[in-house]
Amino acid sequence: MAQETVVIIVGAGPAGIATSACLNLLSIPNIVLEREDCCASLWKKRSYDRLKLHLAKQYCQLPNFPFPCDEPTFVSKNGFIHYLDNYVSHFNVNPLYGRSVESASYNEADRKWYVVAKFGVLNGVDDAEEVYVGEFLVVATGENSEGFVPEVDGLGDFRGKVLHSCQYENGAKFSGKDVLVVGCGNSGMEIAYDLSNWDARASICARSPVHVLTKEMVQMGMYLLKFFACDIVDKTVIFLSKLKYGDLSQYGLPMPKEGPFYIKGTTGRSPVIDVGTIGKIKTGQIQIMPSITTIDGDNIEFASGKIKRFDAIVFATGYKSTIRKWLKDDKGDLFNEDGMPKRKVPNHWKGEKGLYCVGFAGMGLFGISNDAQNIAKDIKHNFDLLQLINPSIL
Ligand SMILES: Cc1cc2nc3c(=O)[nH]c(=O)nc-3n(C[C@H](O)[C@H](O)[C@H](O)COP(=O)(O)OP(=O)(O)OC[C@H]3O[C@@H](n4cnc5c(N)ncnc54)[C@H](O)[C@@H]3O)c2cc1C
Ligand SMILES: NC(=O)C1=CN([C@@H]2O[C@H](COP(=O)(O)OP(=O)(O)OC[C@H]3O[C@@H](n4cnc5c(N)ncnc54)[C@H](OP(=O)(O)O)[C@@H]3O)[C@@H](O)[C@H]2O)C=CC1
Ligand SMILES: O=C(O)C(=O)Cc1c[nH]c2ccccc12
Repeated sequence: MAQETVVIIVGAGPAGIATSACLNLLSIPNIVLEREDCCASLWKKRSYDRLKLHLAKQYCQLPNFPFPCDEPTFVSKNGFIHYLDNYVSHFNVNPLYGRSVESASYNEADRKWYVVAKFGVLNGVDDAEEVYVGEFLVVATGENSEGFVPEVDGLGDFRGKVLHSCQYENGAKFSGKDVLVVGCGNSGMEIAYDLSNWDARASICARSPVHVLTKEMVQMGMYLLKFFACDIVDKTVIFLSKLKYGDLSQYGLPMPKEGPFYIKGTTGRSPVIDVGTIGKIKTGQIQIMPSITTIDGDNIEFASGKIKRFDAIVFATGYKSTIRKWLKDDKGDLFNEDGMPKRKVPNHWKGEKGLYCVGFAGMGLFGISNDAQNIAKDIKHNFDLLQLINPSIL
């Protein structure tokens, strides 16, 4: 038997629960389907212990629910998890857990979305399926749905431990070991710092230029963007970054040509927000390496020709969207082959036939909050029209 509702939301991360909360406030029936046994699984199960929000709390709150005044400006991982748990109770968001969505297709005959979810996963019955039917489908599975590990020659035969950054908790297991962190985004830079604090010898493999800022510079930049053009703000924070860190290209970390806020706005790539890694790079406690060419046993060869032995590799090489695996009828071509929106912000969140996506603007929690409110408003408008045509609709 299929379960009928008006809106089906796939994913109970911040994006899914924010959208459900906004719909609840408008009294629009909705169901949230989540593959894990909890909401915000990225934060509860797939992020390292020392994680803190990089942006000040006013940029990380979900709609209609400010952080308490006594919460510090930069909220800890546990503080954020607590906030999200309060959010779901406050807005009566009740995700259906253990529902891994396998397919979603649009039926032209009744103009509804049919979503199939496996639901026995948590009970060890992995072939049980349920069907959910609704007028609207909101994709909230996130930009970070699955860890991305690149193909590297010889990786399959590497003798040491290999993990993705979403499996890294802390450096306790790596004390006294040589660990290579691949990727110099925010995860890679912070994990290398953490490893070093746990007495591991960490190296970072950096293949592209990066902007390095402090969280205060980013906070100031976010504020200035309200009054000044992006290039002025970029020039200001680059000036401050150079003043604080000097020229990092001598350590293997050159700066990109475009500014940090321009890059964030056009590609979604965040600047690195330094948590102390740069200090350790300057003192030689953390080494920067170029790209890997091959792995042979436990020896890793780099583009510079240098060969070094490692006990473990942490791939902090980012994430990929998994929408393409299950979304069958993207009629208006909302998503590209990588499962990311085709249209540029701010027109990225709405597709055809009642299809929406929340949390794909490359703007973190701030973008999620905007998307969720826009989507709920748009669904309300369309739902009111549907009710005029068919008053017996749910
Ligand atoms: C380590 C890390 C730190 C970050 N820190 C910040 C920060 O400080 N500030 C900021 O603004 N942004 C930050 N971000 C960006 C981050 O993407 C958002 O903060 C946020 O968690 C994204 O929310 P989301 O709901 O879109 O996706 P997610 O949190 O990934 O939630 C998606 C949910 O969908 C579920 N799901 C996926 N596929 C299926 C399926 N087929 N069926 C059912 N359920 C499914 C997943 O289990 C998951 O629970 C960070 C990201 C990472 C990786
Ligand atoms: N406290 C916080 O708020 C934190 C926030 N985050 C956020 O989470 C999101 C994900 O961050 P993160 O996990 O760092 O992922 P990112 O996608 O931001 O970074 C991935 C890194 O891996 C590199 N990379 C990818 N493939 C290869 C390869 N084959 N060889 C070498 N390097 C490679 C990329 O280089 P290239 O640029 O060349 O592709 C890039 O440096 C970001 O938005 C980030 O800001 C993450 C951690 C903490
Ligand atoms: O941490 C992230 O990945 C974010 O997307 C948060 C974010 C939104 N806008 C920004 C501008 C500069 C740095 C981080 C962010």
